[in-house]
Amino acid sequence: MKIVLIGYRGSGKTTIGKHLATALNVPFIDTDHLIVSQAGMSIPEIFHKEGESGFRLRESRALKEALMLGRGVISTGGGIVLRPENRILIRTADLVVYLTAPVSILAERIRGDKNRPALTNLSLEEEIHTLLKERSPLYEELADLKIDTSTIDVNQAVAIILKKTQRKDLCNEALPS
Ligand SMILES: Nc1ncnc2c1ncn2[C@@H]1O[C@H](COP(=O)(O)OP(=O)(O)O)[C@@H](O)[C@H]1O
Ligand SMILES: O=C(O)C1=C[C@@H](OP(=O)(O)O)[C@@H](O)[C@H](O)C1
Ligand SMILES: [Mg+2]
Repeated sequence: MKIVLIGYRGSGKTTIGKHLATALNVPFIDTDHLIVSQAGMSIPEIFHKEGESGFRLRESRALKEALMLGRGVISTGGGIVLRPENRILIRTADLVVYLTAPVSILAERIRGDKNRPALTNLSLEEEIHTLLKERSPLYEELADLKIDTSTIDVNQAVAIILKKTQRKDLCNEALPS
């Protein structure tokens, strides 16, 4: 059973993914964490030294590796859907959960976070608005389940995902992973 969480920066992929994996008692992998540990550099350092393209290359490798795991919860970075090869890989998961929130809430959650380098020269709200125009259709096309995390807390989001996994019978240990 593999669950992949997608969505914009600050939508809650890392936070909810961790709680979900604990609830399901399965491994948790965050592609950003994997990239940082493999590179021995922080995300801003990778962006600085290798550019966004260098980061995206590392991200595709990390996703491939994460999906090789028999089962688990995989939280991704917000830009993972940009590469077609990543979208093909994400489709191999048993369940793809798309986390959303309004632009103002996303901005509030990520403002001032030094670990999330700017992706454009725009103001934060403008950046989110602009990038979502490109990314939203990609998130939508992959999603089996879409959850707005601005109106519920982490535990409620986890409960919704758990319910969906039960409906899909993904937690049946008798099934091959
Ligand atoms: N309902 C919620 N679900 C998830 N995160 C929330 C929620 N409400 C507030 N937050 C906060 O929003 C931030 C989400 O950040 P993070 O999990 O890193 O998102 P992502 O990995 O999608 O960028 C965290 O600081 C988290 O505590
Ligand atoms: O949206 C993006 O392009 C990015 C999102 C980040 O992950 P989160 O979505 O977990 O913040 C991280 O992968 C990197 O800073 C680039
Ligand atoms: Mg994250």
